[in-house]
Amino acid sequence: MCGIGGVLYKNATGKVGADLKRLIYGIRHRGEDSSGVAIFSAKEKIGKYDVLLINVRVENDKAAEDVLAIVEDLLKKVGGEILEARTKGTIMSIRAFYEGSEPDLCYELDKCKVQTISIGNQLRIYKDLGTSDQLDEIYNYSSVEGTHGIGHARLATESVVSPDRAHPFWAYGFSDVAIVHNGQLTNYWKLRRKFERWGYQFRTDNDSELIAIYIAHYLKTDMKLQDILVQSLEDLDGTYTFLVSTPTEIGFAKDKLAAKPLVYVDMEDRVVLASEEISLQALLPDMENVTVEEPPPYSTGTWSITGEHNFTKLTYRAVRLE
Ligand SMILES: NC(=O)CC[C@H](N)C(=O)O
Repeated sequence: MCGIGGVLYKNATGKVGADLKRLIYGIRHRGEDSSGVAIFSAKEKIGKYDVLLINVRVENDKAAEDVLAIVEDLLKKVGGEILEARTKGTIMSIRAFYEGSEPDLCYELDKCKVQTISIGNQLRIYKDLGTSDQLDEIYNYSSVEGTHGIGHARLATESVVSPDRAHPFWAYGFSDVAIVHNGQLTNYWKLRRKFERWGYQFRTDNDSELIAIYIAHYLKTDMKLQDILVQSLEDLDGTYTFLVSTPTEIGFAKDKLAAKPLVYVDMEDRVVLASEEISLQALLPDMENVTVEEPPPYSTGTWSITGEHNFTKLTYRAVRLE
């Protein structure tokens, strides 16, 4: 199974962390192996610099000191600096100045055996073993405000249970792109080999990570998110519904078999999406006054933080073998 959820506030900042906690708690029955959230907030600027948010994994207090020294050293070499570092559970959240290439920073951290969970000017990912409420007890992500975000409750299918294989998946090396996925990609290894030939690096053997890399790659070519999602329905084989989040949008793609559910409500102040209505009920007190929509099979949609909505329904024609 697996449960996915997302929330996007229109032209406003809202209680994204608290919303995601309730949404994902509402679908915890779809997977209790691990859980996670990706929260996007507005860019923080100090003078002319954008503050970079880096979340890395640390295993204990000693490791935290070592990891901090490594990051500090790497940033110094390129004229960057750490503004703040806080550790909760096994995640260190760093705010930094850094003008260099983000993939290069990740690869350097990798060489020093530091696992990056997310990098971006707007994105922070918190993910770990257990349910969304257990995750919140450690990371207190429910206090984080933002513009939009996505969350996940995992029942592992394609790879073992571990904190780094929990969702959301960040497109390794690329800032501010995250996905959550319910389903299986049957052409994962074939596509992964293609992306590796193009120079992309994967950090896990979880099929969902491919979706993040796929989207980051096409965003780099200046394609619109909605067009990438439409194209993904052709390129990704298997059964899936996934949500993606960029600095300005949330999108979904639902394959032609539509075995993985998705519902949403599009309200005046925000859009809320989830695998099941029971999850929406966990968040929205007044379900009587909202219209729950269900995207049809083989469709995609996006919502932007400025209120635009796009929707595409593809037509599937089965090939007849004569
Ligand atoms: N149950 C699911 O939908 C699993 C999603 C993904 N294949 C994973 O293993 O993380």
